[in-house]
Amino acid sequence: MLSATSGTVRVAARPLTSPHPVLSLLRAICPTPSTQTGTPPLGKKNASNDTPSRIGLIGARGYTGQALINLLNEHPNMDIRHVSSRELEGQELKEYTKRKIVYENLSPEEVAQLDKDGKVDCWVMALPNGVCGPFVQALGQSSSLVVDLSADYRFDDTWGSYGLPELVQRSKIAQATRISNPGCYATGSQLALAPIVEHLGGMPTRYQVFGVSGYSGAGTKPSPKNDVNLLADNLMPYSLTGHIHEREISHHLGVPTAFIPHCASWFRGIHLTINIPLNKTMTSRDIRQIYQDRYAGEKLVKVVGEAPLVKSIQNKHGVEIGGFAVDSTGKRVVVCATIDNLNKGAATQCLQNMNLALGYDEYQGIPLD
Ligand SMILES: NC(=O)C1=CN([C@@H]2O[C@H](COP(=O)(O)OP(=O)(O)OC[C@H]3O[C@@H](n4cnc5c(N)ncnc54)[C@H](OP(=O)(O)O)[C@@H]3O)[C@@H](O)[C@H]2O)C=CC1
Ligand SMILES: CC(=O)N[C@@H](CCC(=O)OP(=O)(O)O)C(=O)O
Repeated sequence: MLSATSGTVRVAARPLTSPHPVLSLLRAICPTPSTQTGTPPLGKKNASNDTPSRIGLIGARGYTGQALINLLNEHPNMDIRHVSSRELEGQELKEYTKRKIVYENLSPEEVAQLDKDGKVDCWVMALPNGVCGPFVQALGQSSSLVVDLSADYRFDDTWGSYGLPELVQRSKIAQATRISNPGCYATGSQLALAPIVEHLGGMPTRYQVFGVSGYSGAGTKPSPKNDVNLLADNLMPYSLTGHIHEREISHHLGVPTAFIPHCASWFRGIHLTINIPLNKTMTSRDIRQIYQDRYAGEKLVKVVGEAPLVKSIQNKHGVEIGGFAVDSTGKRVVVCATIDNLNKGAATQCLQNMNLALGYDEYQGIPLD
């Protein structure tokens, strides 16, 4: 456990071997997962690790890295040991108050060495797409947990699990040592569509997701999508066909998707409006009930009557789904969803996955409001 001594924080020694003993036990007793279905949370009896885990974060300067640091700072069992940034090398990580941490510029080889020396239990990669391959390769078959926030392994069946806890079997995530964290639009879209998939009509593309993201979704590297002058009083359509999240949603839901993204002038938060043809006549009440049943007990998914507003989801940790407007034929529904792209769209979901795979309660350290 973490304990404060004279203004510094000491962490109880733990064996330099990983994974945790609790984890090994967890992995041994969890059944082999199958396909995406809603599964109940593992619950405390399977999430009983109370030994802190040592975390290394690569890509710590970025928006998602910083959002994760803020969460880990409040987490009783997550102990950041290394943060890497080329730009901030040598500077202190002031946002972290549990111990003094200085940014390093870690190469893949240095990451592998720290890992071999048993200094880290979990590596989080918060790097742009296409950059983390050398780090993952350098870690090789290490039994440390690796969570990747980029799109690089979301279609890779050799990776332990795609980490969307509300839709993938939680036991699969808990057993994995390699977890691919879903994209932000893709998280909101899949949660907004999964309950209605069996009732989809229309061919060949069954539904259309119109998405609008705040500009933090485009990361810190300057681009037209995070140019605040260009975005002022403006809405910027981009990647109108073939966006990677179109592929990600289609792949993981198993249904062809049309995804139409836009970028807006606010900083964080995504709004999704989804047009869904139905294969039978349904009422708004029927559909809302299906969603309520599907997400009953889910702490991070809220089903509401009205269409949710992006302003209300900013800095929050869950997804809101509502609207459920059915047209006069009864065979078309419009569902809306909101998600904070940096939280449930990235860092919060990453922490759910870390908690599951490191043996803590899934929601530990996540503000539930
Ligand atoms: N922003 C969002 O809403 C979401 C983002 N994601 C994904 O998460 C990942 C991180 O996104 P985000 O935080 O927005 O990105 P940022 O652009 O804000 O940050 C990228 C980070 O990676 C580092 N970096 C950039 N290029 C390299 C490189 N070639 N080698 C090593 N380090 C590098 C940067 O630090 P430095 O340059 O100092 O080394 C920085 O810390 C991306 O894959 C993104 O697609 C997923 C869901 C939502
Ligand atoms: C506004 C904006 O640019 N958003 C990003 C999505 C962020 C995200 O989830 O990206 P990854 O799938 O790459 O992890 C985009 O459309 O590429």
